Amino acid sequence: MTVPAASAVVHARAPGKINVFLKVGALLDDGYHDVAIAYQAVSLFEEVRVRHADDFSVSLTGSVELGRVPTDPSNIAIRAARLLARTTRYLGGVHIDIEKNVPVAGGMGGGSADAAATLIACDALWRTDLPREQLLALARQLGADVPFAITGGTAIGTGRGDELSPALAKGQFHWVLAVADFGLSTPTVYTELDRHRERHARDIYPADPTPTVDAHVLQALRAGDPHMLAECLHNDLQAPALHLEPSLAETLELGEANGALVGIVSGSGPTVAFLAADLDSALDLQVALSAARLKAVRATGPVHGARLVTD
Ligand SMILES: C[C@](O)(CO)[C@H](O)COP(=O)(O)OP(=O)(O)OC[C@H]1O[C@@H](n2ccc(N)nc2=O)[C@H](O)[C@@H]1O
Ligand SMILES: Nc1ncnc2c1ncn2[C@@H]1O[C@H](COP(=O)(O)OP(=O)(O)OP(=O)(O)O)[C@@H](O)[C@H]1O
Repeated sequence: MTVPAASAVVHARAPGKINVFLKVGALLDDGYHDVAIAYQAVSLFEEVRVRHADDFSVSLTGSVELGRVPTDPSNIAIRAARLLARTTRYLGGVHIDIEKNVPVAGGMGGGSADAAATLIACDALWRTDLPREQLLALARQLGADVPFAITGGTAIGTGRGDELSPALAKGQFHWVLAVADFGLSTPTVYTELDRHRERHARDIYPADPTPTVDAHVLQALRAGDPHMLAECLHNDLQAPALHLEPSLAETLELGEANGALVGIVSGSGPTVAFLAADLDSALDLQVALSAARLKAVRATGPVHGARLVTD
């Protein structure tokens, strides 16, 4: 590998994700829930460029609302860079420039993609060359969705969602994303689910003791068949997200009335992901949602995980 010059910029790109299946099991002692997830990486990418600096800093641009993203050391990209520096005993700093295209606090893993791209980019800039397994271990320390942002494609996540195994997928799925102009906090949505379960004596939303991904989902992904997948999309966090933000029900209805095979809240929301039969239906749906003054973005999946880009 060529040695990056002192003035070098290293560019890495990482994708957002949709949870095509998400079952939430028991609340564990560490505050996390046991989950079973089918992840699909989709073609909304975070572009991260890093260059040598004495300290750690971040700057932001992008196509999404940036107001809710911190630029202080709590930014997950800075946390990722610091973690890598600590682990490898690298003594310098880095400036991280992030072009954000994944909705913020939207349930699509935008911050996780920033963390994944930053790990890969700094590892190249600093020539620390960590083995992939070690990068994945650092990713796991940063957040449950971060390892998947590194691997990308289609994968099953268990445990906290960070124990990954690849899943076979054929073809390309077409999605239209209805992006809300507000965010939802992931822990708040999980807590709302716990409250739901307590309130309803666990009979309406019982916590599965050993959550697993439905075999029909794996079959639909393997077949590359959107009609089959539409039958089995599932998200246990959808009900609590709708409870916290009832307006999402109208968004779901609007998409389904305008040709979507089905709509689902992505992860902890509030982005609603509509699965379309093909590109033409996706374009029609995007027009219909835009006419209703919703921000509608098209994406396809699966796509690759975090990787370096040659500019
Ligand atoms: C909703 C999903 O995006 C689906 O992929 C993930 O489960 C959340 O992943 P994430 O945002 O990377 O989550 P983290 O940053 O690790 O955790 C944020 C908080 O979400 C809750 N959390 C997260 C993952 C999990 N399996 N159980 C949880 O209860 C916990 O309260 C945790 O403190
Ligand atoms: N680089 C970052 N990009 C976005 N948010 C960040 C970042 N660093 C820290 N944050 C904080 O994390 C919160 C969640 O951001 P993010 O966009 O990753 O949410 P999300 O997509 O809902 O996450 P997930 O789907 O992984 O649960 C934001 O509200 C913000 O306060």
